[in-house]
Amino acid sequence: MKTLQLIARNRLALAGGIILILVVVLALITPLLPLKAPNATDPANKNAFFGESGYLLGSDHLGRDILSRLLWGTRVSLAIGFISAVIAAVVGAAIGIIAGYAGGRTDNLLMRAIDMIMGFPYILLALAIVAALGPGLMNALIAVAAVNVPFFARNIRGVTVGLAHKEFVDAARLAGMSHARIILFEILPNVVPVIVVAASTTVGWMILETAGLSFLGLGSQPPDSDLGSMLGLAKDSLISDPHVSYPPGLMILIIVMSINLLGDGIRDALDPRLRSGALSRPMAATTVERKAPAPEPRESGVLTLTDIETQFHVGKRVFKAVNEVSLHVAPGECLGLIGESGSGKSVTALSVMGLVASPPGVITGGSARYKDEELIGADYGKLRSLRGDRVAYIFQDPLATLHPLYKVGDQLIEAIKVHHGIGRGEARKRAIQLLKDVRIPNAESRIDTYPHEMSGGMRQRVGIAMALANDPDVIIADEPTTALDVTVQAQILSLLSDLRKSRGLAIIFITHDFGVVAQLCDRAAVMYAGRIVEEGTTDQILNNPRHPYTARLMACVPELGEGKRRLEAIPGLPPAVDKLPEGCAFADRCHKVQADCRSGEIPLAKVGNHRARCLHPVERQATEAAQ
Ligand SMILES: Nc1ncnc2c1ncn2[C@@H]1O[C@H](COP(=O)(O)OP(=O)(O)OP(=O)(O)O)[C@@H](O)[C@H]1O
Repeated sequence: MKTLQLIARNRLALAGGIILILVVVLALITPLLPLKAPNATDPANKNAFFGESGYLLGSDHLGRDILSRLLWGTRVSLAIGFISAVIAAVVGAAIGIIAGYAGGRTDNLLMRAIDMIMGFPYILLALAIVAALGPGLMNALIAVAAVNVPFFARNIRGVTVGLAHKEFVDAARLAGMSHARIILFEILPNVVPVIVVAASTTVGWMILETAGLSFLGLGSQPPDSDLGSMLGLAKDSLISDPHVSYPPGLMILIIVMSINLLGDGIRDALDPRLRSGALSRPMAATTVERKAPAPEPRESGVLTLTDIETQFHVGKRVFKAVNEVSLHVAPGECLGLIGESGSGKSVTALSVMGLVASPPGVITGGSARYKDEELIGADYGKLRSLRGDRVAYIFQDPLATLHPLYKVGDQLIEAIKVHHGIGRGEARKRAIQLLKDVRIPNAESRIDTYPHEMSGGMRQRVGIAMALANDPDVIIADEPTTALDVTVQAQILSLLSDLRKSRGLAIIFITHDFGVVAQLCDRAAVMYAGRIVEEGTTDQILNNPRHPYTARLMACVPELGEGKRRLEAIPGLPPAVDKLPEGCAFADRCHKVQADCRSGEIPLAKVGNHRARCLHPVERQATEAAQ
């Protein structure tokens, strides 16, 4: 249903779909229409023009009614096109799945056979098949299906190879499922969308190929005809009576165009990445559509965010991922940004340098200043000169951010050379020093290794070295230690802490781990459903949380030596950011909720010694009262 809605939203696909339905309905009801017999000749009225002698679309060189032949011919062309597409899809997909799943010799054998078929130009191959089998519609169908099998086989094999070693397939093998069951129930459902997409975009092509064979006299045989053979006959009188070729030519154009438009729509609707805009060409910097002028910063720091608002516009839905977020960091300071998954931490961080993919991302308000320079809406040249140079990022998974085919040293050298016009030799020396700074042993030899040759911890150190390459003023670290084990995590944290002190780096550290915040951060901000709900010094947040969300989030964390404490999970889930409720977004999960929590804007206001977005904060504890 959702897929149909998505197709209908695409105007071109909708138009294609409607036209195709009309043509198919017309073809289906052709026997019921009061038409002349398609093969009845009328020698007295040969090549009649449109409307002449009672022939709406004229007559051909034997005086046969073109309208009647057109509709009967359309039936044949559509049927042959669809049937050959189904045969090619089924046979090709079966070969592809078996080759991709079995691998090894079977794969090699099947794919080399497919390669051999692909080695011939397809029309030559189709001609050869028809020549061997003899002319006729059935044989044309077999030929068209056969030449299209390789296209499906190769596509589906590629997808199956990717799936065959996925964890869920391994799990099915471990559960003792037979190969046939794994193929039918684990692999097939995952490749069906690819088969449908491939078929929908090639059906039009197959109709054209069948028409091509008939045009050459190898498909439908007289007196029957399809659109191709109608065109073939019309070509003989192309100079004297060109109008005879218009109806079949136009019908082929209409059918193929409508199928292709619909096919593109089906492909877009079935691919979830296309649906969310992830595969559309992202812009070099996030689109900025401010509703009001950039606000003046209320705090000062080397990086100051004021009322940042970032949304994702997907179709008619608006996902308010980040709302009125204000943050600042001073040189040498570390700010922790904490929150559950999906609370908007990464989108906030990426908004700073215009790195949120557009479409679908749009920054709809706010300001981000690096020193005195406004970054939101800055031209691309300026953003590029600052990205990685003055403001650098460290991401969670270095394997995803390091290029797998280049040595880590080359990637570091490139990062340095992008911003500094120094020679390769000097850049290499600097890269080795950077690797030493991040405590990689044997930096001189490690510089020539590939990312996959390093352990997770080492790779993350390279990620940090990349971020440090140009001696930035600010580092935004997005969960850089989440994928690492605790020992390596501790080493990376102490490394960042040392670098902060020795280089005066300002760090925004995104995490959902309070332990990390305690160890590294001076101040902390807690995010929930795209907003900052509490901010203060690390001590204030950790020892005296005032927002019920922060307090409950901390109650979920086990503490060493506190074995008897009950771990309280927070009931419910955060609200979807495209359907944020009025008032406090945490109200539905909050144990202190009251009627006034559910209406109006709740400001981030001073509560005790720090700030929280709450009308009924948690009681302050003795330590804060004493301060
Ligand atoms: N392309 C997109 N289309 C629609 N919504 C999106 C898109 N990308 C992110 N979002 C939404 O934006 C919100 C914020 O996501 P974000 O990645 O910033 O969360 P996070 O707090 O960093 O989570 P995590 O800890 O899992 O990285 C989420 O609700 C997410 O669903």
